[in-house]
Amino acid sequence: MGTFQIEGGQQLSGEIEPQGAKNEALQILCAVLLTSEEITISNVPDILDVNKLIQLLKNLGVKVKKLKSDTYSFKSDELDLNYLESEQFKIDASGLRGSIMIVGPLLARFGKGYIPRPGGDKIGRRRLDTHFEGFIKLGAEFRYNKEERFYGVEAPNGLKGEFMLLEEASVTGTANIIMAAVLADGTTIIYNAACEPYLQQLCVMLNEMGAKINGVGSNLLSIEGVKELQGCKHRVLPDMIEIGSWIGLAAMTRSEITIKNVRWDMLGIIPTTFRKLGITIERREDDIHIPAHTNGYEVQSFIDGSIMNISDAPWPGFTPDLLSILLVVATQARGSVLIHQKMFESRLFFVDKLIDMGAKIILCDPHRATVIGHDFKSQLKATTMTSPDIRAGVSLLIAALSAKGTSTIHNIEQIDRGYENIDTRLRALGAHIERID
Ligand SMILES: CC(=O)N[C@H]1[C@@H](OP(=O)(O)OP(=O)(O)OC[C@H]2O[C@@H](n3ccc(=O)[nH]c3=O)[C@H](O)[C@@H]2O)O[C@H](CO)[C@@H](O)[C@@H]1O
Ligand SMILES: C=C(OP(=O)(O)O)C(=O)O
Repeated sequence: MGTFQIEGGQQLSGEIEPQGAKNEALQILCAVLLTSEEITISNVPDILDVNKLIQLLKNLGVKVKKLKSDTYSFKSDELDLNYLESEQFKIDASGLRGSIMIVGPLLARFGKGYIPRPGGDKIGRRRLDTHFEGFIKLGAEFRYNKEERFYGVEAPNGLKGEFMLLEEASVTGTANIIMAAVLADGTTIIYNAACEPYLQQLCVMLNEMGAKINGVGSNLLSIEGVKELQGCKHRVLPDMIEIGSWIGLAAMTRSEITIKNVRWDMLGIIPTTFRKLGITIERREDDIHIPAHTNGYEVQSFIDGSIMNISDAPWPGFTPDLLSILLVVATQARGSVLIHQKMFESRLFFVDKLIDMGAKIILCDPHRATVIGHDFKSQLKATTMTSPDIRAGVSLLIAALSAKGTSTIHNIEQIDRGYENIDTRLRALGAHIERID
């Protein structure tokens, strides 16, 4: 179990370049299974989850070449499908959430797809019904081994396009169904599709490969199946969750930081939501500039004067992955805010650690926390903590960087799942952080 030691209270400054997006890369990497031709992907982040998925693809027989530090080519022309029935596959696939998205492409191209219960953050129930209900609609047969928690879908006679109204706008579920439908016979209509930028990117890439997807960016997709797909080149977007994390870091440590090349057009409601906490976010061409918040930041209220409430929702709503960051930043705001995590059941429990550090938070129930900001009149105190999940981990890291004294964070593998060389990059901004084992 790795550990960070952080001496808090330093003001940071400088520029930071966001990494490629974890959650887009996981979708795009699975899509390489849809063709026997070569696919080149750039801006691939060097993070644990992505590296695990690349290893899984290699074990499945995909020919992977590293062309540059962030660029790979993939060729899925000679796959070993027996691997899907091996013990090694169960270990590999259960190590991350993104592995679930190999099922759609394998089912579409080879008529079968298997997966153990995928890993990822333990942040409440994470059911897979949307994925499998979609495959069943396309004509697949589904089975589930409860003992081994192993899922399987088969369609020896191929898939057939259908209309489907998803029960939930599931992100990975939508990606999986799209990747199954692109090679189905006939037209698939997906209503209540998730439509976040990473899914838009997946559709753009698939269309580049010869797929016929209409409605990209909306929640109504029409996919006319094609017989086969070709190779292509694709570049992954900057990671909007990382960008939001740096905004939070800058505000909470009262640092002047410029986040470079953020793709403003793809950030949706994220900047506006941080502004609701009173954080100044300046647009400088395609960069975000955060000035040092020497006088703090003040939570806005609604038009009728009622208390600010920030909650998550499927895109274009506010992403649940940034609520933990927003919550930690609110602990030093002027004013109070209710954070309502609607989508996940167990993502707010990390507030106990912030309370230990001196933050004023009332955990109302598993989904809601009221934060009463200190307005920097009282600094958080350093402590020892364990990172429970990727975003809570980064939130605790931000808290530690702003706190008085030296904090220790264990289980930093959770952070390494999604943040590339975070300690090195933070040190470049002036942070005092060491990886101690
Ligand atoms: C690898 C990957 O890409 N992971 C992301 C993906 O996970 P993932 O695709 O697993 O998440 P889903 O979109 O399926 O669901 C997320 C949660 O929201 C609930 N839900 C979802 C849709 C809906 O309309 N109503 C609703 O309540 C689900 O029950 C679940 O509890 O999307 C999540 C939601 O943005 C992000 O937190 C994860 O980082
Ligand atoms: C919840 C997340 O990841 P995963 O779905 O991979 O667990 C996340 O990226 O915040």
